[in-house]
Amino acid sequence: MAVCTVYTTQSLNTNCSFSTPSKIHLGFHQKQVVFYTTGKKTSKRSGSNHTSSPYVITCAAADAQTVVIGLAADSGCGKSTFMRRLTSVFGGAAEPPKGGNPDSNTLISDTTTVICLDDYHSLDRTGRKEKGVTALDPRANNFDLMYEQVKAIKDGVAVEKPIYNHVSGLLDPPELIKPPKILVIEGLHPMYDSRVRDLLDFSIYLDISNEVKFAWKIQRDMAERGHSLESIKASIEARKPDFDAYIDPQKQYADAVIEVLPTQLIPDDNEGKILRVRLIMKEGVQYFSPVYLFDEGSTISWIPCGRKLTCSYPGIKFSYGPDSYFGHEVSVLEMDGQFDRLDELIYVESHLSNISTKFYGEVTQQLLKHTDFPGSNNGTGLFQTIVGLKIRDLYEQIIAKKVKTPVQARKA
Ligand SMILES: Nc1ncnc2c1ncn2[C@@H]1O[C@H](COP(=O)(O)OP(=O)(O)OP(=O)(O)O)[C@@H](O)[C@H]1O
Ligand SMILES: O=C(CO)[C@H](O)[C@H](O)COP(=O)(O)O
Repeated sequence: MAVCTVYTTQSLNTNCSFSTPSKIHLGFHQKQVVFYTTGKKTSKRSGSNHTSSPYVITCAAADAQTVVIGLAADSGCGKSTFMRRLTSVFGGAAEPPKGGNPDSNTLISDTTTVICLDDYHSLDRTGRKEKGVTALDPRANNFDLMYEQVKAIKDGVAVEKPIYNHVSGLLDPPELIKPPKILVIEGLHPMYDSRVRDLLDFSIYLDISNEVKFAWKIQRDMAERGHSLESIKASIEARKPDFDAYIDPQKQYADAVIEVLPTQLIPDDNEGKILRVRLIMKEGVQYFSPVYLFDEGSTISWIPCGRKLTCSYPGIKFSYGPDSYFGHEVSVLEMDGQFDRLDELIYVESHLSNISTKFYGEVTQQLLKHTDFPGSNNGTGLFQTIVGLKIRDLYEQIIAKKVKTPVQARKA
């Protein structure tokens, strides 16, 4: 490995990227790039402000900025469903990169690009087996590269991101990720590494209780993937120690947590079909004001079933109030039970405030658009939709502030 210098006629800024054979560039001065190479020779003409190097230097506009959202959860806990709801709030369909690897994990829409952090596995399936580590173990992941690339995208610079192929279990050649308006990094560890965490403008943790996770896994992996009950149990048990050590602790850093638990409306329920869902919202987060029911800061318990909301057994119960979560002040909105008629959700929506809708009934409209998504008739769908609207609002506030603040003032 050698240290090389490339001279260029281009004016460089912090938003430049370099098509180098190396992964790390060390730094650069006005017209000079210094980086490690892994073999390729660089033509160096000291002091001539001229380049004959084979490297392409791309510089983004100095004021480019991508808003970065982190979504953490274990596998099979509803990340994809949440992403589909989020992209629907922004409009347009999310698709894998056109003409790219068919096994890409990336989803691109007009506003958002969703990258899956599985792409930063440093060990492929065989490598993990040989070393006896799970994909949840930090040793199986490259946090340095994750940090460098998320930072580059946030600064408006395109990156060549690796692809972890879930079909083959191998690391495939990289794909180009251009800076979108909103970058969502979803997966096991978006808040694990403090450098990556500090890049997030907003973070969400999907906290699915063991009982519910088990019920969902059985439903998906037995029905859709042909796994046996024993193998599903074994896979959950094998992942549990690393889940507890590396994934679950991230919830303390999340700005919003969607907690999914078995219902309390049916004593000793073990079917896991009716859910109690809690939306835990941190107070004091910039650009985010928690949703409330009836009266901000009060403690409320509400059974909306009656003339305006049809409920069959075991009914629906909402709760709202202040609480503390890992030492942080939070507001918690809870829904236990499920809707019989989704169009009647408008009645509940009209009693919620700070939901960041653009018109009356937008939450209900979003849920009605996607009745086929899992959880549309309960608190998971309702709260995922509301968090999607809050993210849109946060993005619009950040952009509005950017437009008002001149570039130089922002950098100072
Ligand atoms: N809100 C929900 N209510 C009921 N079931 C759900 C809900 N969300 C997800 N599921 C179940 O869990 C399965 C996994 O959901 P999804 O694909 O969204 O999760 P994921 O976290 O993206 O999974 P993976 O990381 O394994 O791709 C779904 O097929 C569905 O069976
Ligand atoms: O926890 C996971 C996140 O999705 C996967 O198990 C991990 O990415 C490994 O993938 P695979 O099981 O396809 O090798």
